[in-house]
Amino acid sequence: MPNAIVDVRDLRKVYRSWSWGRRREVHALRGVSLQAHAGEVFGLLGPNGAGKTTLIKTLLGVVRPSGGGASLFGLPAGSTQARQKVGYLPESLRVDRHHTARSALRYYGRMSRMGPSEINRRSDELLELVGLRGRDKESVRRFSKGMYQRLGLAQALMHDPSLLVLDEPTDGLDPVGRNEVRNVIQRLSDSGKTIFLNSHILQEVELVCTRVAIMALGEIKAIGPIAELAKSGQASPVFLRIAHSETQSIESVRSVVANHPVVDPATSDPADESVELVSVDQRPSANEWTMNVGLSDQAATDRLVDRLRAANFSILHLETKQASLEETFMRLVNQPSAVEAEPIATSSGHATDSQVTDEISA
Ligand SMILES: Nc1ncnc2c1ncn2[C@@H]1O[C@H](COP(=O)(O)OP(=O)(O)OP(=O)(O)O)[C@@H](O)[C@H]1O
Repeated sequence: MPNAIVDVRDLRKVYRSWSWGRRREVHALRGVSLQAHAGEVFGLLGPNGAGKTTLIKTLLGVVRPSGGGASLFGLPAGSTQARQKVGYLPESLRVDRHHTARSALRYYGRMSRMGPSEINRRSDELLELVGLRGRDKESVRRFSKGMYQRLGLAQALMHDPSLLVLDEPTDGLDPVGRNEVRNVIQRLSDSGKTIFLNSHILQEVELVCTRVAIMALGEIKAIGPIAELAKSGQASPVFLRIAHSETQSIESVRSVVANHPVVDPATSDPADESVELVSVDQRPSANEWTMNVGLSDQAATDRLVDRLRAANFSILHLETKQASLEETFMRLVNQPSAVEAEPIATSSGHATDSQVTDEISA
């Protein structure tokens, strides 16, 4: 895709370590492919150990892949040119406690080889953007976690990168802090930055991301806009309230649902849809029933309505609900898979501390 800012293809990472004389292999990334496009807020969502940080470190060139590859702006991930276009907020940024917000930004600006006037101009802009304008001369010791994290966003933006990579940007923040950070992310997105963020907090991702990849055990389980992910691979819940005559039994409505066509009446091809009667309730009133049905798509919903009407039921109310991201997430991350290869015993039998050999120092 021409405007893929982040392009990851079949990325693999095996961490090899030695522990008590045994070689261990952890398959942290098992053939990950994804693309994030210009202007997107792309979320990488997964439980602990899913491989999110490893993927981010590979994008930044801190971890060397074992297979496959990644590029940023069409440049090899980790190359100097690619890194110049990326701003990074690590999971736990440490700013020396003697700094004020302004002196910290001056320090990061110098590290990016910016001149004094550019540093001043950029600091003013960023302090305004992250809401620290009036607090720039205070020691960071007095900062709340939310302020600290907003300063972290400002440091990541000093050299005006087009892509911002954020590792768990709201982890450990209270609701006010989260909201402040979210607002900054939204402002950055509105200004055209591409944002790639990693989180295990569903609500965060749901609130800020345009597209999401759900990751578990080193694999991408699903990828797409949140609304589409929630639909993927499962029937949407549909609630119906229907009116019936005195002669109609509850069995007749069950059979309407059970006889839902497996053949598309228009084309005579097998219908690519599913329907599941979750529950039917006779209680609401003497001549009404309520039903919860799982329907695969709009065509399945339309056909069920047609059949109910043909069987002389009146549709009083129909409501399609969307599975929440949480339901989708739980379904996808609970799929079984093996992540850790069997430890391989060594012939030498040396007992050494666990030692990782293939992580490049930053
Ligand atoms: N340097 C390392 N050496 C050996 N194994 C590692 C190393 N870094 C990560 N792992 C393992 O790789 C797997 C993926 O870890 P990673 O930190 O990428 O996951 P994550 O999704 O970011 O998890 P978390 O949300 O807990 O940070 C885990 O099983 C982890 O223990």
